[in-house]
Amino acid sequence: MNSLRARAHLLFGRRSHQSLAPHQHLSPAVANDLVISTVDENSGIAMLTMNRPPANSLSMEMNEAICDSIKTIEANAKIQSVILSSTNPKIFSAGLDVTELVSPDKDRLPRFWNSLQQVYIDLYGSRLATVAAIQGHAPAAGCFLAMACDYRVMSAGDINSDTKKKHVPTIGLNETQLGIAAPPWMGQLLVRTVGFRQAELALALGTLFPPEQALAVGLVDDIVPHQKAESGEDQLIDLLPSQIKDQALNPLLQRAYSQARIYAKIPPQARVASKMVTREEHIFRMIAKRDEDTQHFCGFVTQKAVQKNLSAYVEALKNKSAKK
Ligand SMILES: CCCC/C=C/CC(=O)SCCNC(=O)CCNC(=O)[C@H](O)C(C)(C)COP(=O)(O)OP(=O)(O)OC[C@H]1O[C@@H](n2cnc3c(N)ncnc32)[C@H](O)[C@@H]1OP(=O)(O)O
Repeated sequence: MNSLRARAHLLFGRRSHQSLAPHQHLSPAVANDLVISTVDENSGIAMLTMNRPPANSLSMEMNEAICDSIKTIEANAKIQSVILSSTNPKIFSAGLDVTELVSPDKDRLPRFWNSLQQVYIDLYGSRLATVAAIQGHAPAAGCFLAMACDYRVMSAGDINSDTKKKHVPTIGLNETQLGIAAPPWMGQLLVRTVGFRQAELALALGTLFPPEQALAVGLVDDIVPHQKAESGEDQLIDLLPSQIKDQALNPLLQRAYSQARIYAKIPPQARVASKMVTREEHIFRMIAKRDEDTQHFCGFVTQKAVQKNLSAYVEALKNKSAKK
């Protein structure tokens, strides 16, 4: 892709001329509702809600559904902002679906990786202003999804009213803890978000930050305490998919919505042009190395020692969940 075409792709996406009626809910990106998209043309705000139980982990189909949803929302010229959220109150996204990595099918593995690269290109390079509403855990590629957005709001956690146990979400690129390394373009996003030294430390140690620390290093832009709001933005209710309709007074979503509204009021040409100042070079660099990156990923994941680590990790995850 030459740079002019790539720039046009980034600035104007794959926009079609289809338009949706106000408050009309878009069709789910795929038949099994992995991602639910809703739009409100009056406010210019959309919501893209990840809905892949149990953990919103990123399988190839999930990645494709995210890209399809972004594409469909971008096609509506009246929409300027999108909130990326989750139907799971405790997990934003658990990152890559680790079962994709264990004993992988050799034809599917590169396609799976390409689908993740595409999420990076489509989300990081979107013409839309993107606000991540991080209600729960966001490890590894879950953190990547948030970093690819323009603004990150994170929940401070909550206390279970029955057990009185505190739930504190965490966010970070924890790959080294699994015996793997984040790909360069993902690691670089951390550098771009928190600065060189903090990223160097966090990448090596695989640090998962609780909300206050994430705010202190700049990994998130705002944290929101969990107390239910007394009243909220009426328009947010229209945007919420049925699965989380009861979340209209959720202060995290309220905060994400008000940020999305601030973005939606900025003249879009100026907002998009300024976004590309900081992002296009990074995206071009990744596109230029895309095949090399895929080969490196496939070669790395299929190594015997890496497979052994990953199998043990998946087993431990399953055992942990079974013991609950
Ligand atoms: C080789 C180069 C590639 C480099 C790039 C890597 C990027 C990545 O994203 S690697 C993936 C990293 N992800 C993780 O390490 C997260 C693993 N998950 C967790 O730490 C926890 O699940 C959680 C903190 C997200 C949530 O904890 P919680 O106690 O609420 O739930 P669990 O009981 O642990 O899990 C519930 C359920 O979800 C399944 N699951 C969790 N994470 C994943 C995942 N990443 N892929 C697939 N499945 C996952 C877990 O097995 C449970 O399922 P069952 O109830 O069906 O057993």
